[in-house]
Amino acid sequence: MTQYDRQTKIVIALGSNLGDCSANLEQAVRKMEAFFGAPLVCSSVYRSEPVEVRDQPWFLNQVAYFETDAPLPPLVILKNLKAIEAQMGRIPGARYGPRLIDLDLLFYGDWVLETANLTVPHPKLEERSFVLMPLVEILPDFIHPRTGIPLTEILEQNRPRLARCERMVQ
Ligand SMILES: Nc1ncnc2c1ncn2[C@@H]1O[C@H](COP(=O)(O)OP(=O)(O)OP(=O)(O)O)[C@@H](O)[C@H]1O
Ligand SMILES: Nc1nc2c(c(=O)[nH]1)N=C(CO)CN2
Repeated sequence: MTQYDRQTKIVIALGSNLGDCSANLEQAVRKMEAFFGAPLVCSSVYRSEPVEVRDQPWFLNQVAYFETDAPLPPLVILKNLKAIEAQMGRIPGARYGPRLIDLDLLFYGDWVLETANLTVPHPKLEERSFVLMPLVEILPDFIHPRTGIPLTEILEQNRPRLARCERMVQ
């Protein structure tokens, strides 16, 4: 399947730097599978240096996606990602600060949209090694719908400026 088939790829970024981060990622994947009613294709887990707010624990990050020919509207998906974060016990805290679980919508097929509560593709993905590296692992041929640049090329272009991020051996 390519991104231009009738199937829509819904791509989500996961992050955690509080509590048992590995278990938090696993639990979030299970909850999303139950909610979306579809198995997720998951990247490896990556250990990454904190960005934006640098004085906080390192993160575990991962990317996951599923394909559907009947996608829920993007704002419904966002609402449910936020509901899963809350169910798992995420307490609202500082922007970019430590969190039990963070679920961001990276891509909604080839849609480009900007509303008050949702920007897709995620506006920061090009500058985040902890998103680009797992993305390239599982979707190397995906083309960024706003810029038309393949993810592999975005990673290579930005690599010199990216924070440290390493794939964990599983
Ligand atoms: N693509 C997106 N995915 C998730 N949230 C988004 C997206 N675009 C806009 N938002 C908005 O961002 C708000 C803040 O989300 P969140 O608390 O996860 O921010 P953050 O993790 O601190 O920062 P960032 O989203 O840059 O990683 C959400 O409530 C949501 O309305
Ligand atoms: N390495 C890393 N740094 C971050 C992350 C994250 O998931 N990984 N999330 C943030 C809040 O959006 C801020 N900084």
